[in-house]
Amino acid sequence: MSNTIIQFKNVTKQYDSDPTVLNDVSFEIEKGKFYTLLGPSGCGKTTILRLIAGFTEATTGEIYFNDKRINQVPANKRQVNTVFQDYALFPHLNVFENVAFGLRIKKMKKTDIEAKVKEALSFVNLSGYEAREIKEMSGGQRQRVAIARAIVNEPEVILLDEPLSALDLKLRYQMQYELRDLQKRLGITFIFVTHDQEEALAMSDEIFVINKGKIQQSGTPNDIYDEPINRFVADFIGESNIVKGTMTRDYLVEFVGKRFECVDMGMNTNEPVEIVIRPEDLEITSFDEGMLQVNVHSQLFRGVHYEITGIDQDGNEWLVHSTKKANVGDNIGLKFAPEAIHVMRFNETEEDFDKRLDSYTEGDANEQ
Ligand SMILES: Nc1ncnc2c1ncn2[C@@H]1O[C@H](COP(=O)(O)OP(=O)(O)OP(=O)(O)O)[C@@H](O)[C@H]1O
Repeated sequence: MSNTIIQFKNVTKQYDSDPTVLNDVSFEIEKGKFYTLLGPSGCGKTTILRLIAGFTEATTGEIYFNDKRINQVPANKRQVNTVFQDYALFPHLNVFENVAFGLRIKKMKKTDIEAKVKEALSFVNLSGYEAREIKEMSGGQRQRVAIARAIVNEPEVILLDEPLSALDLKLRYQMQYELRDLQKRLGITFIFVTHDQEEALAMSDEIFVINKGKIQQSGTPNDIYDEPINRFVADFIGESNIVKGTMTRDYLVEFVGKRFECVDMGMNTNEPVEIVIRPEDLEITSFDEGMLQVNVHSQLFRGVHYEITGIDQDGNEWLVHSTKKANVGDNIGLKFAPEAIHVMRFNETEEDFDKRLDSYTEGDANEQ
């Protein structure tokens, strides 16, 4: 049996006010994993959730749930529950009744409702809070009530639309752990929306990075961090140094007037490229030993490391995370390993990136 639970095939969504909210989006969601839709405000994340939940219809394209086309299936007939940003709890009902609400609508037997609500509240560590009013609950507790209300219906998929954004930072971290742990214990699919890249990296099995109504890249947090396919992804995920360069020949790339060994993934000779080097991959050394030379522009102490910026001879700014100190105004050298240089094509799409890698690895196999 297929492990795919949700599939989007060439889905487009248009509004009169916004003609390309989603532009030909295709993806597959597998059962039992934690997915994150990550992207800046207005990129179309919530629209994808609303299409899955059945709160809005696709303009074109197909949406499948367990291999059945569900474009016209109403929201209440879908095996999906949503946890909203503001939790959408009923303020006049207590915790028990908030969680029981959906089951009462389904006209479930009273004893079954009691058992299920108890179980759901225990899952989110709220046993004993049944009689509390919503206004007597803290932000984190309200969040857990909202989750209990979603899981009590035993949906196959839970959609979470920026559910942690109302919480302060400490509670937010705690809830990240709790949500991740809950998803593992329940074993059901979570689709989580955020614009916070750290949150996405910490929580997800798979991330879809979205911009301007298109999925820019999908993959595990490691894949996306280590192999961003274009400038948008490299910039949006983590901190990056991005400069322009040219592939001079296989495994050699030129930038800031010098040639460096790099890991080549099927680029053409003389092809203009963009280079990404993460700040933690740059090491401070003496001016003469440096592979690049920069003049130190600023330095901030960040507890675990110093955050240093330096300007090279071409005027590019380099961000360095280093346990070593530098002094503003000093000329210093920077060192890095060939594997730290990540070479990207200009504006490459995920489809073209995959094709390039396929033909490159096939080429490798033919040479052996
Ligand atoms: N009902 C609607 N009518 C018209 N335009 C809409 C409607 N809903 C969303 N849009 C537009 O669609 C675009 C994408 O919205 P969406 O809510 O999916 O973005 P988002 O990535 O979730 O953003 P945010 O992080 O700010 O919630 C926006 O430009 C928005 O103005």
